[in-house]
Amino acid sequence: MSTDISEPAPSPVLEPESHAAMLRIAVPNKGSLAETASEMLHEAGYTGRRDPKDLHVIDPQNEVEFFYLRPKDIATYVGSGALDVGITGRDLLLDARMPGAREIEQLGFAASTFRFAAPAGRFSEVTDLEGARIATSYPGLVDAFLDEHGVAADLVPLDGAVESAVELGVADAIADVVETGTTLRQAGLDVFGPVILRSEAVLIGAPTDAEGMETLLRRLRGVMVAQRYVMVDYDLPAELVDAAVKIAPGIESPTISPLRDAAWVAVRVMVPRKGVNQVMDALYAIGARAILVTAIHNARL
Ligand SMILES: Nc1ncnc2c1ncn2[C@@H]1O[C@H](COP(=O)(O)OP(=O)(O)OP(=O)(O)O)[C@@H](O)[C@H]1O
Ligand SMILES: O=P(O)(O)OC[C@H]1O[C@H](OP(=O)(O)OP(=O)(O)O)[C@H](O)[C@@H]1O
Ligand SMILES: [Mg+2]
Repeated sequence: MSTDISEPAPSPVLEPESHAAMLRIAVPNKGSLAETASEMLHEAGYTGRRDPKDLHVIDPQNEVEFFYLRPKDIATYVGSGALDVGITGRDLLLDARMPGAREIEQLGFAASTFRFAAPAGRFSEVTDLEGARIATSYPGLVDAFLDEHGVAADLVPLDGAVESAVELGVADAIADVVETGTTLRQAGLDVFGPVILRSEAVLIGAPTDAEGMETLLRRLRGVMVAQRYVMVDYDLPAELVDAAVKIAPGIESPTISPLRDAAWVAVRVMVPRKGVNQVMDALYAIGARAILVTAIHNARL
């Protein structure tokens, strides 16, 4: 057998001829969104990066390419058409003011509100901010909101830790992400005025869907269904089916199967994970027995 090292053997990996048709997906590389976004893509069957330093990963089996980018930059890449879709925060999408990028789907994690805050008693309405200095790392978002309310204020753009800006004297108020409110409390600030925005992680894309987008969307929806719902099985006297279906109607319609005892049926239904114990109690109370709850690992509805 020849051992000619100048002619490498052809690669056994069958890669598609061109990467041009692959869906190009922007994924947060750091920060609050990164871990859950990558977990969700993994649950959806995609092969992401193994090394946290990787910037670009190709998943030929699923015909997608991942680009790991700063969450703040993702709307710019997608809105300019450089990438097809991305995962980012709604607040970051709106802050980027890119008409070429739109929200496609809510992804159900990283929920927060975007609020004004200041030392107690200094401001109470958005109109009180006329002429004030407002520190924020979301100047596009805040500017649009103030414009909408006819308020002219001076924005002080900062990269992060904006809660310190008032104490340090560079601003009179701040506008920032609030999740638990702990950071504001520790900085001695109170929220005031209207909720500027309710945000969460979202899938964003161009105004018209790229090829392959539908598959990604269906897979991500499947992951969300698996997270939000459980499967409930129970046995029930047949005449009680209508009452039971009122308690747990399922997404489309429960599956009813006959049992050997013709007076009883077996019912299988998807129930929101949150509140499943109340549903079980209510089913038991009307006469359901052998009520079993199992996890759903994945779904296509
Ligand atoms: N404490 C939080 N809870 C929930 N979501 C958050 C929180 N902080 C930021 N987010 C969301 O995460 C996104 C911002 O992520 P990004 O990675 O840019 O900032 P970060 O998590 O503050 O990281 P960094 O350390 O780079 O500032 C926004 O959509 C924001 O709403
Ligand atoms: O309401 P809370 O639960 O306290 O969360 C909100 C805080 O979390 C984020 O800050 P992060 O820790 O990312 O630091 P940063 O401000 O430097 O981005 C955000 O900017 C707020 O400061
Ligand atoms: Mg931050």
